[in-house]
Amino acid sequence: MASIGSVSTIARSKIELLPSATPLQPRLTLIGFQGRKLSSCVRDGSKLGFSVALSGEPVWGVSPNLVQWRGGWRQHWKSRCRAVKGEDGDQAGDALEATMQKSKKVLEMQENLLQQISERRKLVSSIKDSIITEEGAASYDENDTIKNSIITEENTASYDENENSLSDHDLASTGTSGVASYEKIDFSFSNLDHASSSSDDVDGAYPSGALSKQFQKSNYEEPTKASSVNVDGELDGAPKEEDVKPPPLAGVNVMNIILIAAECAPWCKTGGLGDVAGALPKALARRGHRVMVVVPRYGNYAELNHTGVRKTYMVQGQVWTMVLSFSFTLLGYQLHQSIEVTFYHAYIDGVDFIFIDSHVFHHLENNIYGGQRLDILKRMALFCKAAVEVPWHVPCGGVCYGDGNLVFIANDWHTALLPVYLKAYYRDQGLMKYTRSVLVIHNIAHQGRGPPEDFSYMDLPDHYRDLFMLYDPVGGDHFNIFAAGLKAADRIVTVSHGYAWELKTSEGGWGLHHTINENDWKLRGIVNGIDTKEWSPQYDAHLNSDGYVNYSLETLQTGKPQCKAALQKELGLPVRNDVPLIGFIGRLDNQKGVDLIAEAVPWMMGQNVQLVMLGSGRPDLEQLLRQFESQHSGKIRGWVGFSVKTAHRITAGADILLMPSRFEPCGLNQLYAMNYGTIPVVHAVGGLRDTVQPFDPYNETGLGWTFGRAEAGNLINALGNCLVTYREYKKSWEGLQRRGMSQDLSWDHAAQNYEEVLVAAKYQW
Ligand SMILES: Nc1ncnc2c1ncn2[C@@H]1O[C@H](COP(=O)(O)OP(=O)(O)O[C@H]2O[C@H](CO)[C@@H](O)[C@H](O)[C@H]2O)[C@@H](O)[C@H]1O
Repeated sequence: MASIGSVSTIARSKIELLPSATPLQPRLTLIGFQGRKLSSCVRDGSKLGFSVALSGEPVWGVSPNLVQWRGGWRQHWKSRCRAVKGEDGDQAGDALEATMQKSKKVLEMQENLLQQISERRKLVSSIKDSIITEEGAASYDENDTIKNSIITEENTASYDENENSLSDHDLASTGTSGVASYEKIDFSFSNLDHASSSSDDVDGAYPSGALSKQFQKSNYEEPTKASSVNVDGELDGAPKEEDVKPPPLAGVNVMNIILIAAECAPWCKTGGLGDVAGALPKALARRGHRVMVVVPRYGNYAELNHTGVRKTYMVQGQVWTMVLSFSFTLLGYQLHQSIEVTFYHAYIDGVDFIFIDSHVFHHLENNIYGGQRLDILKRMALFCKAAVEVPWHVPCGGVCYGDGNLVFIANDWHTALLPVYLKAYYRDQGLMKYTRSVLVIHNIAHQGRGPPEDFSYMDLPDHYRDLFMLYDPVGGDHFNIFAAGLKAADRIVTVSHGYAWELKTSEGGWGLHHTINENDWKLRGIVNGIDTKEWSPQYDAHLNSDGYVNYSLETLQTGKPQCKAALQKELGLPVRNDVPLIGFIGRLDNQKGVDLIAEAVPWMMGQNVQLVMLGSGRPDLEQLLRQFESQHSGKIRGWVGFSVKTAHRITAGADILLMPSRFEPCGLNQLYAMNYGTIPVVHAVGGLRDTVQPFDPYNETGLGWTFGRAEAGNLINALGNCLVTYREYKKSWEGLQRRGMSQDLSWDHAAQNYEEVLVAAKYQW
């Protein structure tokens, strides 16, 4: 027998000798140490949990960290037991089985305990609520709290219903939703001008020259570490483990999952895709799956360790054409470039993050989709070729994932080649027989289009050409990577039900609607969740300095106004609690409807409001933001650049978030806003329609305001209703905030839905 500590060290050194591409089961029988058998599940050579068989006697070691892996490892143990049982006799197998049962019981007891603790906490906080109410400290009465929790339950129920009925999503019928429901309230826009002090007051309060000089510090900031003292005097930093109720485990569905994406927060992010790649895998890991994220290494990220694995992949180089003058023959030559990639690893929150390093990804940290079209194409081809082999070559915690019981989740066109390579290079050759792929559509507007000749860069057999070819009424015959990925993937997911419906229409499919319709049988809409650790007003690391504070449902009435004042101060705007502060955050392109805001700005400026816009992208739209600020310096701030910190602070400090997107597959900012008690005003389209139920003043239900057509007049109408409520119906406003904050927007629900899709893919032939 050996002690747990010493064996883990031995295991680490021996594991490196393993043949990396061997599938899981055979590899376990290959491990040996000084003539003894050593079978191990060692993560980073340390403490997770492992079985050791010395002189044929199996011994189990379990460390506290194992709890994080729960179902995943339990499942893995079971199969390990079976393997050991077969080799060492039934007796040893029985002993293992018994030990396994015991640890199972311990885990169950622990889960029960956690459940009880979280219920106690809820009880304590509800008692706290009622004490505050009695004292009159909060203007919100107990009945409202109860009513809200009922409303929240109702919302959840109807939301689930939506999931099952895509046919309900008739976009044509969205025309007046949200606006019509407001008939009862007596108001007129002309009154709004006089609702508070005059706009001149606002302008005059701060010299325009001060503007946002201090605000415009840098255009890219690294996320800071969470640790602060909150208003209750408790140490903040991250949600306490016991506050987080663990989701149900995947049980028999447990599998190996590899998500690949071109960006991943917090390391590299240009938009919502980065957020999803950073958060969904953690939720899947919490269900017990073994989960990996594969992403290019654009910069020197501190957390990473070199795995020592190096591989070389061929990528098609330049096509050289040569005209031979004497025969007029045109010859084409393909240059094959062989590019070396290396692999870096980090293990965070139960997820293996693998970063693929190559010179082609360097110097792109702040411009990850930059460069010539062909350069991007070749970068993504290299990335996908390397990513598909990661489960063979890159050991995580000493053990490769292997290709059995494995599903890849590819995201958007950048990684749509992975399902194609999986099929063409491996499955067609009888390899990776039990590996499947799911392709997620975050935005169909970007497809990896090019002329038909681009196929030559794909390095695929000629009979794959048709998969990429598409006829487009505007561009004619062309090459389309997204189309090929959608056809080759075993399942397709998109990020809301509304968008799943829109994708099938000629307006929403961006030329791929036929492809989507043909593959409708494998398409499913799953609404994104949010990372409740990163985007929670209670734990937000960006709210613990410069006058900002963390706040929760209990401290909303004091915390949020404090954040608003801090934001106004930071932006150089008049610090006025009575003036509604409207926010916009997003990529500046046609999708986000910045032009609609531009049309509405003159009206807004007559409403005694403040407006802050954060974004980067199209130069003309960036210029527009600057112009707004210089024309209305006392009321508008236009931050051009990418600042995660400012995005968090706007979400916390603003009263209202504008999202007039022309199309929006899901949208995350409205979800973040609701979680921070900031009220969304959105165009009822795609995921915005799915997630923002319009406010109904008769029944005091709903979460924000929606408008049915992407037109400035409709935006003005909805925002006008919103402003009236803000100013004149304080209680309704607070109800909206509390309902938004009380929702369960976490990834856990979405992860369960993803799991269903992954299981369906797994059994797909
Ligand atoms: N200038 C800036 N500075 C700092 N942060 C900024 C920023 N501009 C944007 N962001 C951040 O980027 C993210 C944007 O996410 P969205 O989902 O709203 O849009 P995006 O169109 O990028 O994502 C696509 O993918 C996601 C994920 O599936 C879908 O929700 C969405 O509808 C689809 O268009 C948010 O976290 C936001 O705070």
